[in-house]
Amino acid sequence: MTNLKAVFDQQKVFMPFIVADDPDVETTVKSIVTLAENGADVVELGLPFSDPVADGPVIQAADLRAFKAGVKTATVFEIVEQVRTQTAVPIVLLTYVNLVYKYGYDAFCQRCQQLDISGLVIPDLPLEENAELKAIATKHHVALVPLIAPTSGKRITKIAAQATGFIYVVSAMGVTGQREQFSKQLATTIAQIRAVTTVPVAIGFGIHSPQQAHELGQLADGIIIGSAIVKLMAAQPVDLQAQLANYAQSIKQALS
Ligand SMILES: O=P(O)(O)OC[C@@H](O)[C@@H](O)c1c[nH]c2ccccc12
Repeated sequence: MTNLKAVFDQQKVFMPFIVADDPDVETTVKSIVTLAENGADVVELGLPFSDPVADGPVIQAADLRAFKAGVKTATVFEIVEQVRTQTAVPIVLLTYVNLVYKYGYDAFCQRCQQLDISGLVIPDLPLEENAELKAIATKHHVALVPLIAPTSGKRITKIAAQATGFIYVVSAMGVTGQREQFSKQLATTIAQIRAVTTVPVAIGFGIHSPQQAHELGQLADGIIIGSAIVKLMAAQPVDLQAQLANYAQSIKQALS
């Protein structure tokens, strides 16, 4: 299994996010490979969900395209299976907990292990409720990546202290999507995390420009970009792969 910490130790990590089966399996597979070949150090792959409370309009629209294509959890694993014939890029899945529960915690984590999926990011699974899944994920060497917001307050140290893989620092409250400003509190939050763990920290929510990637990359060990990339996919241009390649290169360059 790919060790996420080792990936973060080697470089400032650029982690693009796309939605599985948006708009079809072939495009998702191709796009992951393109991103991996053009600077993505880890790819975050989203499982489309019917009630994505933390997702903004761009990602919700991508979920709808995937549902139109008939996406199921099994489709997501099929996509990764195809990707694995072409690249060993580290992959984490972004999913709401209900999808994992329905598939079966053990079956889900076992499939992740088989496909070298390094971690799970589950925005609606609070620390207080993660014990059962965490034990099963750990058994299969899959990291359960916690999310921390600047508003997490006193819970920051508690969440950080038990983190594995990396810590997803949400740059702001609200839903995913592009933002122009980032809170000054981010630096404080990251300092609080650093005080209790050496687990790497990645910032996501709102990042879209190389300049932002550069600035936030100074604060953290990596950055995550979703909506800006999903927006490129939404337009379905004929040269999508070239556009993804250019964008990924520009972000990776700004980070290093
Ligand atoms: O789209 P943005 O603002 O670039 O943020 C990343 C984000 O899309 C991705 O990590 C993500 C997609 N869905 C989520 C739900 C919760 C937390 C994070 C996410």
